[in-house]
Amino acid sequence: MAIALKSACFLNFDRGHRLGFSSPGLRVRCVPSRQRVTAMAAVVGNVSTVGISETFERLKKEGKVGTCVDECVTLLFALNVALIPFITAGDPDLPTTAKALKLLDSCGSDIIELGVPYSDPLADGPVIQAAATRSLAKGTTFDSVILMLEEVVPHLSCPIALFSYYNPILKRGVQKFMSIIHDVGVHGLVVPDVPLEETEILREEASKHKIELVLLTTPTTPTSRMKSIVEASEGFVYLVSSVGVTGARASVSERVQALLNDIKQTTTKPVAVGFGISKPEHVKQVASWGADGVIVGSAMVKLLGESKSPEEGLKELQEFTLSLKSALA
Ligand SMILES: O=P(O)(O)OC[C@@H](O)[C@@H](O)c1c[nH]c2ccccc12
Repeated sequence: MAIALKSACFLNFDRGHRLGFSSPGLRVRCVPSRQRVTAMAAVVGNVSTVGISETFERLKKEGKVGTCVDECVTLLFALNVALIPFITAGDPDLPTTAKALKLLDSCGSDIIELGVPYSDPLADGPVIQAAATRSLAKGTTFDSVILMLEEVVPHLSCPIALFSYYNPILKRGVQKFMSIIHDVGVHGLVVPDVPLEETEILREEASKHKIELVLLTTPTTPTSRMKSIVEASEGFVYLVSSVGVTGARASVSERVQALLNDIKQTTTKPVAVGFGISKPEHVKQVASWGADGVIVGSAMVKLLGESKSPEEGLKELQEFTLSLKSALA
């Protein structure tokens, strides 16, 4: 219990959101994860999600507290590796996305990447491309995603990092875009197709609106450029594990270990690995190489968008998420 109390997430009263699983009407489908089931939450009742960086700091502290406080206590989870699912908003539909966000949160996700569907997702493989196509065909827009988030974010205890290609941001106007996502409670932003040289305006407006702009580095990024990306990245550094587009792989490239070491030589910022991670053994492997977070997208998107029904998809998503969490134990 001592650990549970110490591992309570930061209670941030200035945004006064009710904690998801204590809110009426929200059925917790999974066992709420460790950092959210605390006596403090029951007492306080109001807690808002903390940001991306703070989430990694909390995990790190939990990890330290867990290892030194009481050796005989078996920790349920490896307390310092963030599980970061990605799902496409509006696939199979926005109401199901709302339920999926709550489910992923209560199953112990530490950060959730939410993709805004786009017509030309050049960095995405067939699974996420198909999800974006289905979502757009259902009429999903940036505005309808924001309306959904307005309803859902107050029920979440883990932060949302919105995922958008650059074009929709430019069309809306960078400042307006950042203001809208901040006001709805989004903490992070990932824009995969903006080159470092063009991130100036994005970083400026993100900083003004307290949005953590996550930048990506890849296996083919030259060291000097990687260092600039790492320096500029907020929240965490996104290490793309393999060349090519998103999509589940049979295994995670062994190169990731060396790439992680190279990055960690240059920064103390958390590094999360994505691309191809789709099995519990992948999660375990990447965590053992020293990643601070693992990002799982296509495998989640496939379950949610290609199942027989939304309910079936949510059920499979729950089982899959819990299998990944237990791989971090
Ligand atoms: O789908 P994967 O292989 O699990 O990879 C994560 C990925 O889905 C998510 O982070 C993402 C979705 N679209 C992207 C485009 C570029 C980089 C990353 C992404």
